[in-house]
Amino acid sequence: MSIGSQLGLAWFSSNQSHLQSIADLDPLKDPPQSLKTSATSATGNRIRYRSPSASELLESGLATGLSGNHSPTSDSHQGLLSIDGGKMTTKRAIGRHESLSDKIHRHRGLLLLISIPIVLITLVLLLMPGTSTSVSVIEEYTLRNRDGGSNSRGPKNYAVIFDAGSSGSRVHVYCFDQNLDLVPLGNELELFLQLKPGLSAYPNDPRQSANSLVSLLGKAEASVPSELRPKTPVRIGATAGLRALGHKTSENILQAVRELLKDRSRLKTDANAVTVLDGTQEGSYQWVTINYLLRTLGKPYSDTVGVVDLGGGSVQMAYAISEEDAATAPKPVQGEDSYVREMYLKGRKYFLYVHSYLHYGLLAARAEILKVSGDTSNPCIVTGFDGAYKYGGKEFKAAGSPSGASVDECRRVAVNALKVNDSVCTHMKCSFGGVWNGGGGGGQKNMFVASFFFDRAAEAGFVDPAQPVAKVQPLEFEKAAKQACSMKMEEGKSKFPRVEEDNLPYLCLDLVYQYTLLVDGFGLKPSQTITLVKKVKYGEYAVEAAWPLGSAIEAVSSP
Ligand SMILES: O=c1[nH]cnc2c1ncn2[C@@H]1O[C@H](COP(=O)(O)OP(=O)(O)O)[C@@H](O)[C@H]1O
Ligand SMILES: [Ca+2]
Repeated sequence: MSIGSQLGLAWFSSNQSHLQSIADLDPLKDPPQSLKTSATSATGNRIRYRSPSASELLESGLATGLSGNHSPTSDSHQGLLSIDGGKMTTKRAIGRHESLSDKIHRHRGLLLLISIPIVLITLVLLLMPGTSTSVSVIEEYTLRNRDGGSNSRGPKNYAVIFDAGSSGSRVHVYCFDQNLDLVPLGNELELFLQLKPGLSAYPNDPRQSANSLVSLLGKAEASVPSELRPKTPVRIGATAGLRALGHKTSENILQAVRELLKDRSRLKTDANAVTVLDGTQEGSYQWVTINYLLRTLGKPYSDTVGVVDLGGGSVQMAYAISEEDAATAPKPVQGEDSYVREMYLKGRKYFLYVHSYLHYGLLAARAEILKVSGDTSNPCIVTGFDGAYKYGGKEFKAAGSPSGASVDECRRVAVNALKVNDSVCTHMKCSFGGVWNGGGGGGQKNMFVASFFFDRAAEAGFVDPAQPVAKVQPLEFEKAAKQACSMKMEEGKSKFPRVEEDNLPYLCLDLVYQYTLLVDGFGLKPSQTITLVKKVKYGEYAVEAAWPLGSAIEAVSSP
C-alpha cells in the first residue's frame, strides 16, 4: 500500500484541473457509511468509487472515504468477504430453516422480478460519470495507487528536498512512516544543512552554481540507507533568486543541477524534480509545513494558522479562507498565479489564499528603499555609514544622513516602496502593489511569521534565539527600530551585539521595513499578537519552519 493511497492529501490549482498529489493522513478512521456501502456492493474499483456524489465525499471526509483504509489486497478482499459472507449466511440458513428456503424457492419468480430493475438502476447510477472534475481526478489517482506495484512503499520513506533560496542553499532530509508521521533520523527529526551563497550568486557559471550543492548532496544522500536511495525522491526547488534572474539564466543553472544529480546521485529524480517554484507553490508548502507540524490539518479552516515567510528575495502570505470567500476571489490577471489553491488534506477540503510578492523579500526590499533616495542620503541608513549595497548584480548608494536616521521618514519611504496607496487596487481590498488581501477571516487570526522576521527580532534582542517560537506584536519591531534608527554606526556593535557587522548599517531599515510590511502592507494591527517561528515543536523534537517539509509530504504521497 502506498503512502499516497492512505493519506488523502491533494494539491489543486483553483480551477481544480491540476492535481498534484493525494494522501490520506488518517488511515485509522473508518470509511463513512455511504462509502462503505458502495465499496462492498459494487464489483469493480472504478464503479465503486465513482458512485458517491462530490458533496457526499466532502461531507464524509475525502481522505478516508476515497483512499480507504486497506491495502489493495485487503480492500478487494473485504469486498469479496462481504459477498462470501452473504453466501455463507444463506448456506447456514438452508441448514437451520428449511421453511425459509422453501419460501424463497416458491417466490423466486417474484424475487427475480423485483431484483432485476434494482440491479439495473444501481448499475446505471454506478456507471454515471462523477459530477465534479476534482473528485474524478482524485478517484482515478487513488485507484491507480490501489494497484500497489511501483507505488508501494516500505515502512520508512525518505525524501531529500533542496531549498535553493536567494541567499543560500539548504537541504532537508525527512523520513516518514506509513502514517506520514516523521520518524527521527539520528538525534533529530530531519537532517538540515545550509550554506551561502545561493545558486543565483553564479549567474554566468551554471556549472559552478550547480557544484555549490555537491557537499550538501553528498551528506544528504549518505543519510539515506543505501538500499532505499533509488526509491527516495530528491527535489530541488529554487525560489526568488532564480526567479529574479530570468528564464534563460535560471534554466541554464537548473540544467547544470539536473546533470549534477544524474552524475552524482542515485536518488530518484522525477521529471520535475529540479524547478523554480512559483511563489504560490512556495507559500502553499510553507502553510502545509506549519499546519502539519501543529497538527491542525484536517481541522476546520478557521482552526488552521496563517503563514508569512519573509525570504531575501520574496515574501509569501498564505491562509485558509471560506469557500464563499474563495468563490468571490478576483480572477488573476493573465500571466499571474491565481489567488486561491484548493487542497485536500487529511479528509478536508481547504481553500488557500496565497500570494508571493517578488522583490519584497528583506534583501530585495533594501534595494527598493535605496532606489527611492537615489544619489542622496537615505533616512533608513544608520548615521555614520556611507557605502554601497549590492543586490542582484547591481549597486545602490547607501548613505546615512548626518542628522541621523528617522523611523517616521524611513517608514514613509518604505510605504512608498511597497506601493501601499497605489491606485491600481481594483480588488475589494488590497494589501499592497494592487494585490488582493484575501479578505481575512478565521484562517488568518493566528499568524505564524517566519524566516527573516524571526532572525532580525532575535538579532535586535527582543526574542530569545534559543527558543523555537516567540509571541510578539508588530509594534515591537517599531520599538526596536527606534533604537536602531537613533544610534550611530560606531555604537552598533555594543548596542546590538548579535547583529552581523555587514547588517548593522541596515538594521534601522530592516526593522522599519518589517513593521511597515506587517502593518501597512498586510494590514495587521500593531498590537495583534503574532508568532515568530524558526522551528515548530513536533513531539519532543523541533522541526525547521520552512517550505521543504510541505514539498516532502507531497513527494512521498505522489505516485
Ligand atoms: O530552513 C530554514 N529554517 C529557518 N529559516 C530559514 C530556512 N530557510 C530559510 N530561512 C530564512 O530565510 C532567510 C533567507 O531567505 P531565502 O534565502 O530562502 O530567500 P528567498 O526565500 O526569498 O529565496 C534566511 O536568512 C533565513 O532566515
Ligand atoms: Ca526561502
